[in-house]
Amino acid sequence: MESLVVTLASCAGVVLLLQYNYATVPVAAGCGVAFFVLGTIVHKIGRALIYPFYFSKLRNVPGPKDNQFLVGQAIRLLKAAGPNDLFLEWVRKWPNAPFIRYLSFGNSEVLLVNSLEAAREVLQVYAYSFVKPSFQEKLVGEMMGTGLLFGVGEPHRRLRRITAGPLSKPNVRKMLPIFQDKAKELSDMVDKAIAGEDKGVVEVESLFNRTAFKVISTALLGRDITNFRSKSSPLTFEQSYKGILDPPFLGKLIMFINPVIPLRWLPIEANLAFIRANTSMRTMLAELIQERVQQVRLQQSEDKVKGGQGDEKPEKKDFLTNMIEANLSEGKGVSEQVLVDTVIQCVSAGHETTAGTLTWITHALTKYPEIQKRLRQEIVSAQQKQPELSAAAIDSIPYLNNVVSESLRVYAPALSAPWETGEDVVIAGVAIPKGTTVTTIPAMIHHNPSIWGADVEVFNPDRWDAVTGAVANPFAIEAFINGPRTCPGRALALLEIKAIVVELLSHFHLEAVSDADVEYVHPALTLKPKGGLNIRMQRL
Ligand code: HEM
Repeated sequence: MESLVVTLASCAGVVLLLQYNYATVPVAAGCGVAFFVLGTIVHKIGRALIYPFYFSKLRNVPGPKDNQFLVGQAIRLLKAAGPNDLFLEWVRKWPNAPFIRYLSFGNSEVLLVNSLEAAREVLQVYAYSFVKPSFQEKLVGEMMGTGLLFGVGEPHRRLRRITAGPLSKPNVRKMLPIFQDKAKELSDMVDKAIAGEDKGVVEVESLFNRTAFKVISTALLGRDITNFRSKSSPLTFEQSYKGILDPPFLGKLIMFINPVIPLRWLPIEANLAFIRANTSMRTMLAELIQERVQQVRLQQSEDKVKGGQGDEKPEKKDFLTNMIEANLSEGKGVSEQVLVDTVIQCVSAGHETTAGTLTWITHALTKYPEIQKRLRQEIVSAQQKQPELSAAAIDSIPYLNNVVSESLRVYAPALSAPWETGEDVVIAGVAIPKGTTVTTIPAMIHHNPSIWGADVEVFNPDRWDAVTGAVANPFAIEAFINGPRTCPGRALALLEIKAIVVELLSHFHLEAVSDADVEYVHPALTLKPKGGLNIRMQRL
């Protein structure tokens, strides 16, 4: 809007110069360009140095005022010891404000969701008044397309309908054998790691990452395709994935600069490697999808011929097949491209977060050995009743549920969910103009003493036995975010995590290797311990 005003004012200046014969056409055109450049500079300076302090409707929202020149709190946030440190300092200062406002780069305003009412309105009531911030869309969209993460309005609702059934609790429970198989492979990896080390010290974060990657690709695509390579793809699934999302240093640098200054056109190896990996991943998934669509169509026509009296085979379909069936029955379904984006997004969103949760549970179990002992006892007593635990039996171990919930509260793996208002909205009494960044930081809700009480910082799984008052509000826990954009992989992640904890605690004793406080990787997208997590493991 402001750029349009500058452009119109520059054009008006040119017209006036010509109308009153103050300048020839080339001179007037030159003046027009000069007006535009000057106007843009004045506008940018005003926007950064005057607007947030004197005119913004949000200027009275509580928040830190000790801003640094032109960067507000951005550098302080980046330099803090951990990703949540400064946010939690602000929560302790303004525990009851619906929003906390801070200034970021260029003094751009950011509102942080800080109360249950604000969380409900941002994430539920006005969820579709928000869009993803354009920087994030350009950064991540290049790798993962639009799909669920960036879809808005009806296309997003349709894709949620298509993925809801395949990721529902009943379907996820059918995936338990995959989780258990991969958990056993994890135990084998631990055995190898212990054998290689004199003191049995194992770095578990990388093992959890590898396991979670195998679980999610197998659950989504029907087989462990870590080393799969389709007819036309030169790279394996894992190589393609890493080439896109975890490239070497130069690739990462280009990834972050490209949304601001386009660099992908440069014919250098980092870009060529990205393009190779991206093309390979997309071709591979497109081929798998085409193959699967044909199988589904064939199956459906065979069922029709048999008049629905086909063999009652036990259903054990993977996510992709279920998603394709749901898409075909949608009438106006989504394109093959959107299905490819969705699979990539689920692989990406579904393994680091799950591996992170497993890492933090392990950390808590080594920090509090009495919690580990009690959890093992409950698991063993469940196994005495049912040696091969079913999904329902795993879900019914109360202390296991409590430990997982408490870990997600204290160590929420997804650090933030940033959104931008797509229109003017009034939320929790605050008038928020279009284009404002509104971010939910799960840790801010989870560590707010006015919601969780004075012992908010204590890791106490028993608190989940008596969930009353503010804590009973669904918006008191935001590890998966609530509302129409809640994590669709929640049921899958929870059962996978519990199955892996059951396997590990049934076979290993876990012990901390140091009493030192854990340090965090920062900046990062998910909560991770710096240098991974080393623990001592011993076969029981
Ligand atoms: C403990 C594990 C997990 C945690 C903590 C977690 C957390 C989250 C959070 C906080 C969001 C909201 C992000 C935002 O709005 O910016 C989200 C969205 C999403 N998650 Fe998960 N997630 C987990 C596991 C999974 C799994 C296993 C899958 C795949 C099956 C998955 C797929 C997705 C997708 C596709 C979205 C985007 C949904 C949308 O915008 O409609 N996640 N997750």
